[in-house]
Amino acid sequence: MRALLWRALRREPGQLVRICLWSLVEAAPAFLIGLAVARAIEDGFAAARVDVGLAWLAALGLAWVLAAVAARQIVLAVAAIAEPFRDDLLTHVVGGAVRRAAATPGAAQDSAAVTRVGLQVELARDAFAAVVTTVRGFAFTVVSVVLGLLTLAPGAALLVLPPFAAGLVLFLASLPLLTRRQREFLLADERLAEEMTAMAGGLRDIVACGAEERQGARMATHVEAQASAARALARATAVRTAALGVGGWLPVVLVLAGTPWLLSGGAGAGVVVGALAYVTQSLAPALGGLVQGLGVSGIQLAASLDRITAAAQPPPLRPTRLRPASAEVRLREVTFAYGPHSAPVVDGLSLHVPEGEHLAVVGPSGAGKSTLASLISGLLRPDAGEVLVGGVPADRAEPAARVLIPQEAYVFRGTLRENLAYLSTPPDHDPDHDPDHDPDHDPDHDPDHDPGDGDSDGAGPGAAELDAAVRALGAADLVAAVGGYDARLDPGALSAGQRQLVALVRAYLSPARLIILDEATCHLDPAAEALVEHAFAARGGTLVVVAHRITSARRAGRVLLMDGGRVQAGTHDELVHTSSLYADLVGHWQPEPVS
Ligand SMILES: Nc1ncnc2c1ncn2[C@@H]1O[C@H](COP(=O)(O)OP(=O)(O)OP(=O)(O)O)[C@@H](O)[C@H]1O
Repeated sequence: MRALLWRALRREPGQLVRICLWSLVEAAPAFLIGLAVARAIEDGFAAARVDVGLAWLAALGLAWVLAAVAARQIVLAVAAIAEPFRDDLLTHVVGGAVRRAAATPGAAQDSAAVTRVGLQVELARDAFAAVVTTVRGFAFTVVSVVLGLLTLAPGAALLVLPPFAAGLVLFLASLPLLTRRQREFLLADERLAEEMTAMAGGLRDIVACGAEERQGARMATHVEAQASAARALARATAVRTAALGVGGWLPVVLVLAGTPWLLSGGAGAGVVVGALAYVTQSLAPALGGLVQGLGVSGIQLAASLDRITAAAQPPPLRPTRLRPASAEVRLREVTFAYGPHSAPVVDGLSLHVPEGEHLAVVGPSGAGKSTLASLISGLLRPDAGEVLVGGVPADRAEPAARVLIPQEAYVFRGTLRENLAYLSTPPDHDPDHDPDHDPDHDPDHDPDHDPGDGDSDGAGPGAAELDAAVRALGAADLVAAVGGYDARLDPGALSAGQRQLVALVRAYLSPARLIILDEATCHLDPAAEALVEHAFAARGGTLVVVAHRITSARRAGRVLLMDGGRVQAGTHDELVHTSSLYADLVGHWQPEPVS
């Protein structure tokens, strides 16, 4: 991208020369202003020679007129450089889109993305032109003022130039921080907008899953991140204001304070006024222009070029999915934290769940049970250690190998049959398209999801299989209540327990050999929960249940007790005797008959 910038600047040497020559004309007032004002006062008005005073001012006025003509020529010459730069960028973007299309044959191409990047190209072109114009203007103005001041009175230059240089250095030193903060702000802003858009599109489903609170908390995190990025940017911008104060206004104070010294050196009052004119009319506006040009347009240019570079990259390769050899789960020294500075939720956990085992996970709220469920299902990746399902990393295991049912079960608008058959319809469903893996996902809006590809095309479970699953999980009343398999479901009209039953039958019918129920039966009554857990245990494969009731733990072959970093495993009877925490939990849970 830098190469494109340099190429744009070097490609038109004729235009560069034209810009330099016209810049000399444009900078003439910056050179003349102090001299003309000083001479007009001292040789003209103070010496009672009004004509001389007016002549100096007229010369200055003429210089302004010529500067205006020059400014127009400069805009044209800068445009002659910026337009080919825009063309280069567009070629880059379109080339990237073509490479992307070639790398993902058959995939739907996001033409809106190309349009968005096209907009970035226009922004980059405008920002490029603004940066060239301001940096050039600043350089010519400063050189002119330095020459003018030295001609007028070297003493005045001593008072003006050091603080001006200090302000300039302060601003340039703050630029990297400003750029970083601006970029972070833009990114936080974009992330918030993306989340908002996604949430608005999925509102119906969020309500249907009863996930309002969770989604609200998630949005609050993004809003806070954006607000904190805005605060950080505001703090960095304060340095910019300080730089303007030091470079643009401190010289005025020094000239005024140094007036006696200037006068004692032989300078007249006109020299003092001239020096002030240099500062207030040329230097301060030039510094302000540079701060604006680099601090806003420069950062905009950097941000747009970043986007364009990212858009022109070929898409990352999708990791290949691996087929687990079995439904055994193995965790080796697994550590996971939700943020780089957060305490680990899972800390050095090793665990082996052989194929066919029924494991219950218990522990106080916040102990990390759901986190463990997400690690085993591959939704989360460990920070250290490994989670293997049938010998392959859980996050790379093919989607059909396991099903995680969270507490908020997902039901989409479609027939009951389509809902039940969703995970058992070949070909392999993608985990990104798995409603039980992602409660926010809406298959209704999924281009790959065809609600008609259920049992009706013969690819899903047969009628007998469907009936058997419904009977095994005690969902016959639900089927009757909604009006049969071909009744269309309104997720909002189902109770939380009914939605859980739909998701459970769906998981039961899936080919997955590893089933993870994360409080997936919490809205069922104890008897219904017992029936479901017995059915899954009898189904074969591995069953991991994040327990909601003590009865769930009693039914399991083994219990994993989580308590922050500490973890203990054993049968229910063993843990009651060896763990006071487990005994406490058992005491807190409502005593219920063992089924
Ligand atoms: N997405 C997240 N971002 C940050 N922290 C999280 C996230 N999800 C969970 N946590 C935190 O991680 C810790 C463990 O949470 P987790 O949900 O795994 O516990 P849990 O044992 O399942 O709790 P509960 O029984 O209440 O569902 C908690 O302190 C929780 O606040």
